[in-house]
Amino acid sequence: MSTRIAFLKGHGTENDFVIVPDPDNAIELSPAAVAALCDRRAGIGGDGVLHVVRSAAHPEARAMAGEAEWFMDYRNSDGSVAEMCGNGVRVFARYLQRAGHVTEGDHAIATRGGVKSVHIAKDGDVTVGMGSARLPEGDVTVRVGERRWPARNVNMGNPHAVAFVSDLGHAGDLYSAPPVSPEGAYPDGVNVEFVVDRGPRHVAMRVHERGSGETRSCGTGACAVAVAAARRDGVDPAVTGTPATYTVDLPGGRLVITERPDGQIEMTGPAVIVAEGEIDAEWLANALR
Ligand SMILES: N[C@@H](CCC[C@H](N)C(=O)O)C(=O)O
Repeated sequence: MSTRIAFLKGHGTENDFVIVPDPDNAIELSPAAVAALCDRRAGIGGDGVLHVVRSAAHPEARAMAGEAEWFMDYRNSDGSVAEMCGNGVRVFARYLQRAGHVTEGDHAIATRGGVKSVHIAKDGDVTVGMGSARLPEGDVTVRVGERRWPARNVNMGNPHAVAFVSDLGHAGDLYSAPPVSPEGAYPDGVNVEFVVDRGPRHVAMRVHERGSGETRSCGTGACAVAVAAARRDGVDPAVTGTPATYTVDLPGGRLVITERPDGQIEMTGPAVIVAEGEIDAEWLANALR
């Protein structure tokens, strides 16, 4: 690892990230290094790391290099790898803009969940083409203490279990992952969303993220929630031929989700860079001992 490692800190609706620009994929970001960077007391602090690499320089993204110059190598704060991060893609786009790699307008970003389109608007918000949701068959149940709820299994590239509850407080402290049954329904783990209604096509949610714990926001989670809420409400754009827009409030802010008749989902929200600096390589080396 080189002795000087640049980083930035950013967030999207308070889902916060350590951004590590590394165009040539020269930095070996082990799971332990990611966990050390994301540590909120001993490190920089974040829900995850956005490792910014040219697609051509990363073995997992090389095949997408013709479509998208940059690859979002996303990691959860425990060091695990995830397919997609919706808030992360917006913040990633904001970083590319700030670094002068892109300007306002339309761009493509490679992720483990495929190439995502982003639109950086003049007003500052970023819209992401999140692809379509898969709704695997089969009932799942989410449990917190003595309470249990049936949940909708929604896959946004990454797995989600969406439970409609009467009170977000019923989710408890979310210090640990709420058990989801049947056991084995999510062999790679799951993000769990708790949802209440706020009004017509308007919901609020909390989330426990796989690999990061409770976060202030989850973009893929908000999309999963919007689709689950729409189906619960009997709304399916593929049937009506009309786009459906849901407003999703999270502890860290608001995301607006639109599902189109062709199944494509768009998510719009803010993306903010808050700081820029240099990681002390000696500290990182010690943290890994
Ligand atoms: N916060 C993200 C989702 C990050 C990945 C997730 N924890 C997983 O492991 O699937 C978002 O904004 O989508």
